[in-house]
Amino acid sequence: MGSHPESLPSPTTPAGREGLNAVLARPDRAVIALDFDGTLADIVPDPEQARAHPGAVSALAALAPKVASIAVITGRPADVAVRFGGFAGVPGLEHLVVLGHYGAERWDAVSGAVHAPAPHPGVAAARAGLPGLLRAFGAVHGAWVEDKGRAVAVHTRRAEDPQAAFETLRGPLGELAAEHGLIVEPGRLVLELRPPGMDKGVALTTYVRELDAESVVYAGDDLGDLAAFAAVEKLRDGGPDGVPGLLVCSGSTEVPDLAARADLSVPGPAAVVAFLAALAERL
Ligand SMILES: O=P(O)(O)OC[C@H]1O[C@H](O[C@H]2O[C@H](CO)[C@@H](O)[C@H](O)[C@H]2O)[C@H](O)[C@@H](O)[C@@H]1O
Repeated sequence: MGSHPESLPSPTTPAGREGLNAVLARPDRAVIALDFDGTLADIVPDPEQARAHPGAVSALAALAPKVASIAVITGRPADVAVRFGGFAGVPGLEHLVVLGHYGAERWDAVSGAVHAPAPHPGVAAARAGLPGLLRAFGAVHGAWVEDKGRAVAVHTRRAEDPQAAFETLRGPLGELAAEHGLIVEPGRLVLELRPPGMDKGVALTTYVRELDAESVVYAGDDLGDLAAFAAVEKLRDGGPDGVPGLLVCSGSTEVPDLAARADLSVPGPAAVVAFLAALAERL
């Protein structure tokens, strides 16, 4: 932070205020979990060009030593998020964890290694079927495939009509995914074919329980973050085993639904970074 730190914004809901108060009371027992694209990194037309927002790494590095853990939970492969985030080898982030592929992969800064299950065989079959499917929908100019290894994603942001392309492809991609035992994960102008059985909610709950955390903050911007939002809602409704939590929405016009579920909405990655910096400053 500079010499004029932003003040910590106040959540608009009682549950959110309780969550933030729990973090402030025992930061050493708090898990801070963050999505990557759209939350720590601005949305850009080419996913290869996405990078952590300037200030994100220093805000995380200032916050990390004061809390139990910081985890980035992303649809990206873990190693890609680490690279695009600039998260490796940063003083202060020696214990950072990145849960990639919606939690199927785990990278930790201590080992620098990614742990992951065997690839799902359906991904190779779906990958082989994609060119034919996209040719059949030749009108969807500009849709393209991001090969993520353990998943394949069809992006429509650069199509002539991004939303129309998204809607056109959603059904056929769902059929292709089902044919090969996969699911479709919809996101911001992207439809991803990926293995079932894991989502950001499962990943977050497992991580919070693993650390025996006493509070949790989750910040996200996209449909894939709704599972993590639901997990925090469930954790904080958990009676004696409940965990107070704060839900932060990195707002955009593309996913207005998320703001309605959040305790605190901020306008995009720059404001998320300012929130993290203000939280570090307060602690
Ligand atoms: O879970 P996340 O960290 O939010 O990752 C979700 C997907 O993000 C990426 O796509 C999104 O960001 C791109 C770069 O800004 C943008 O061009 C695209 O339209 C967005 O959907 C990434 O490419 C996907 O693989 C992730 O699953």
